[in-house]
Amino acid sequence: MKSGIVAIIGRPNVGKSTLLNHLAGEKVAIVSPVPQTTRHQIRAVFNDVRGQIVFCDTPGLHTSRHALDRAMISLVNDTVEGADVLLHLVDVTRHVGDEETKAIQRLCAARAPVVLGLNKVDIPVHYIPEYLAAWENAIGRSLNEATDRLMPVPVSALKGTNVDKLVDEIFARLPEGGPLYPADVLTDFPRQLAIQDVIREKLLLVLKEELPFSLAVHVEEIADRSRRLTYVKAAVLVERETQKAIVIGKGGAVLKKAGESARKELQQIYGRKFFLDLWVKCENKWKEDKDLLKKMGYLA
Ligand SMILES: Nc1nc2c(ncn2[C@@H]2O[C@H](COP(=O)(O)OP(=O)(O)OP(=O)(O)O)[C@@H](O)[C@H]2O)c(=O)[nH]1
Repeated sequence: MKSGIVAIIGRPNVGKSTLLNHLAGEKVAIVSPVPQTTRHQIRAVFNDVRGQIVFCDTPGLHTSRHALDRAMISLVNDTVEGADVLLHLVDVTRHVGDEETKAIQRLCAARAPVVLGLNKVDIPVHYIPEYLAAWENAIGRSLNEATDRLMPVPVSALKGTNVDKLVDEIFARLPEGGPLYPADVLTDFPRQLAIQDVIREKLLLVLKEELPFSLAVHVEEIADRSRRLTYVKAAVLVERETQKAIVIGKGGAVLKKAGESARKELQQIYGRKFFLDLWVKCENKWKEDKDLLKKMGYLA
């Protein structure tokens, strides 16, 4: 089995979402844009008999004039350095440009091998030779001799052409190893974590930061009941019986308010309706329960 982190690097509009959506289905969980607490911004987890690919996002590679840009660059650097394979996705219907040249230089300096996804080849006018030349120039040797560093794959994420080849080339470059995310909760694990984060955040907002360290949310069940409705059962864990009353609120007011605003946000993120079944549970040792911590994504 193989497994690893694949950092996707690409300008806006190159087709990242289209590519990941094409991989979607039973094998992959597409992740919401909710800010994640983990080091990597996981976008999708792909599984098949060969192993597991964890696709991570990188924010755009901007110029470093502003502090925010610098912070973004450092995030990109972290993701790039932590990745096993770099997926440089480009839109071949656009010329290479300054931003892309910078990205190539940055990626060239990284240690991980690069798979170059030359996307949108279904459009007849394209600049594939420009991209190959830019990479060849950066590497300083011919691409035929540099397949250990760079593997170009022409694809159409929209039509699905050659996407399987892209995945093959990624697997070929991943290290041996078991899945990074547990097999039983695999496909829905990232979505579970995202939903947990939203519910927890809304509860803390209503509670005005009361109990932040005693409270956790464990999503126990997610079921897509129809094309439009997702059912979520989640336990709100507290450490003491007395805290239960605080979280529930007078006549259930706190839970209701937090649940409503979580429902609205989830609806916005996923574009579907949510039914949240929230209940409060006293688990006085939840912080020491390794199985539970794993299930909630706090422990690997
Ligand atoms: N013709 C063609 N169009 C594509 C292809 N891949 C993506 N597109 C189109 O390009 C546009 C941008 O695609 P997205 O998948 O949203 O791009 P993205 O990289 O996720 O964009 P950001 O979310 O802004 O980073 C959409 O209109 C897609 O339909 C492709 O292979 N061929």
